[in-house]
Amino acid sequence: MRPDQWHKNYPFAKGRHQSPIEINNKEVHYDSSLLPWFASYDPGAAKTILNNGKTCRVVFDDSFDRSVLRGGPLPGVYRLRQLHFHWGSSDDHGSEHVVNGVRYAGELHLLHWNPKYSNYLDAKRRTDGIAVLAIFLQVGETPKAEMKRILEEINAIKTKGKNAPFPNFDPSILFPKSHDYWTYHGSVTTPPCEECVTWIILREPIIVSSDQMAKLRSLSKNAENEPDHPLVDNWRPTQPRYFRMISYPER
Ligand SMILES: NS(=O)(=O)N=C1NCCCN1
Ligand SMILES: [Zn+2]
Repeated sequence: MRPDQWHKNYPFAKGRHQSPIEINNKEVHYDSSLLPWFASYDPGAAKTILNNGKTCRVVFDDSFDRSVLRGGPLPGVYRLRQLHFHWGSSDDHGSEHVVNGVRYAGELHLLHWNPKYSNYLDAKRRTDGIAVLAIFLQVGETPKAEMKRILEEINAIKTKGKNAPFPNFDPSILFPKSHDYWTYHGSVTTPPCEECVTWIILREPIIVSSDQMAKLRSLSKNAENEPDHPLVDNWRPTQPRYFRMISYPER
């Protein structure tokens, strides 16, 4: 279903705290109370990589505070549950958030949930339930070596429903040098679009190669016994910001 039709089945999609949004330098606010954020991830928590027909996802053991994100705008620790990507049909677009009119080739989301709630689904019903750390993918000549591990697995999960073991992986190796970020309150960018997300968006992109983006585009939306439709353009267009503030800490 087209994103502008989602609200017919998912009323949240027409809310006033939807994601993604445009981040424009003239509209962001310095907030001196914002702290640095910290990720403490256990490589042993990584479990599997899968193609769910919508994205390439790596899932982690979130049965206890094993891999957590804290600090930044967050009131406490949030448990890492999964990471996934959004990308385009060509290198000139694919990210969900747009920065000063710039669309990146893709966007990596590390999704965490607030363990003060009994489980992930309960957390998705709460405004402080989810924290997503977003990292832009920019195409360049010197790709980040650490992306290789994920992209090497793509061949094993070509079609929808396929998954493969993905042990011993610490996603913080994907982080860019700078931890500078913007933060705002919004939603998950796929239906039902619950407004439960504290977004932490890194200002510095990570560099991937055009071949690596092509690798992501080689995934199929469909199962192996169905026609091969390339899994591309799995990004939601930007949504109205309304009266939300986008803040950033001391730099
Ligand atoms: N792109 S997003 O905001 O992370 N959206 C998600 N929807 C449901 C599964 C987890 N993530
Ligand atoms: Zn996402």
